[in-house]
Amino acid sequence: MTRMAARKRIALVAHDAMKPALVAWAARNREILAKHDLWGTGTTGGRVGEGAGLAVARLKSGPLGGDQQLGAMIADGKLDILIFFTDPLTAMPHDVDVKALLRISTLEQVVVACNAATADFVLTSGLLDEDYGPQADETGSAG
Ligand SMILES: O=C(CO)COP(=O)(O)O
Repeated sequence: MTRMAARKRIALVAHDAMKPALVAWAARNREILAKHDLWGTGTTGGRVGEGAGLAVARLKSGPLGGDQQLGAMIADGKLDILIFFTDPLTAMPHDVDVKALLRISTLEQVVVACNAATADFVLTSGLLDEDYGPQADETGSAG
């Protein structure tokens, strides 16, 4: 497990009901987020780009493969942080994709925040400023 560099690769994703909350969160933290490389699923990326004035590289829409694209990035070690405002009150047709994304994030020691409280904690943790990362014996991997 390699330690993360100072410039982080951050994915921003929100289910429809949570998109206004994510846009508001991103706008409030625009200055910090602008110093990092931002990715987003299609619709979320567009909304955050317009609403928060941030440059977000857009993948496919989540239900159309965007969650899986993020999962592939994580499997390839290309993402450090996943800010994913999930909707806890609505069933999703692509629930399997959501679960797969959260599962590979867990496996690969990606920092995940599923609500604004945790996302705030991540941003104020020092993680974005320092060379931070779990040690090999903390990852649970056999090798
Ligand atoms: O559905 C999503 C995540 O599961 C988000 O996708 P969109 O950003 O394209 O709406």
